[in-house]
Amino acid sequence: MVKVVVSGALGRMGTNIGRIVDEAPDMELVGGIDIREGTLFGTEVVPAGKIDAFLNEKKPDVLIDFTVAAAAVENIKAAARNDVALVVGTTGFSPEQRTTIASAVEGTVPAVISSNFSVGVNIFWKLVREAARELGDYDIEVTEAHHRYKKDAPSGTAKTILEILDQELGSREKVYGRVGEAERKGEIGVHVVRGGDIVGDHSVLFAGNFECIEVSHRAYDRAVFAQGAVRAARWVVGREPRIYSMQDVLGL
Ligand SMILES: NC(=O)c1ccc[n+]([C@@H]2O[C@H](COP(=O)([O-])OP(=O)(O)OC[C@H]3O[C@@H](n4cnc5c(N)ncnc54)[C@H](O)[C@@H]3O)[C@@H](O)[C@H]2O)c1
Ligand SMILES: O=C(O)C1=N[C@H](C(=O)O)CCC1
Repeated sequence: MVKVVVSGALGRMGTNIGRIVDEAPDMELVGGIDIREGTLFGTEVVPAGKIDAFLNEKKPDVLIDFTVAAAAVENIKAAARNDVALVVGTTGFSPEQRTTIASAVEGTVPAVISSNFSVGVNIFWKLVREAARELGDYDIEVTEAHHRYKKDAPSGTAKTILEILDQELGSREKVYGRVGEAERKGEIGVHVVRGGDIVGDHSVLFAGNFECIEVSHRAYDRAVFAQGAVRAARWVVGREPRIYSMQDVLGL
């Protein structure tokens, strides 16, 4: 049995993940962490200040974190201190926070960290890479849309798209929206939409003369992210202590 604690347990992703773990025959949900007390499918949810004592008491194999960037950094450090493997879906980390996470995890515990755990998005990233290799001279515009409650922008998935484009095309200027005189040059345009209950849409437009190619992904239910995170949790336990991607989990 893989023993799981969920941090961000009372949030949108935390509750989806809790349900899947609770129903999995090979997993045991042993509790949750959030900013306040509560319950997650009959297990105890404790405030973040008690994370060390809780991990020490429950001895989970893996902590799955979907919180906010500053909180995730602290939760990751706590998991590393308590020798608990990690799955991290939280987005919005600064470069400094990424460095802190790498030092906490590398050589200490295995961690799958991904801005998007859906299988479809991981394939979509591969398609974007392939298109960029062939269409580097086309104009490129990245657009993402999410629900009204999303805290970070652009999305972690969009930032990963920009990293892929930079890897394939070299670092290009990014222009975040346009207003006023905005003559197009060699930049990559980045556009963020927030509204309603949009689960998560991403598209990359490659526009040439007389033709356009648009590579896009649309999530209809958070279950796709939650299922991917739980798949990563099964995979990560017992691995060498370093950072892995969802592409590693999927063998892509
Ligand atoms: N990687 C992916 O596939 C993926 C998919 C969906 C969302 N996300 C990311 O996951 C994160 C959470 O998204 P959400 O929609 O569930 O948000 P949410 O606001 O619904 O849930 C976040 C939860 O974290 C809790 N929290 C805050 N500080 C905490 C702390 N110190 N310790 C424990 N819990 C704490 C909040 O109280 C809240 O319940 C965001 O960064 C989002 O971008 C990633
Ligand atoms: O709902 C969110 O928040 C999502 N966050 C991730 C991101 O920032 O890319 C993945 C999609 C949903």
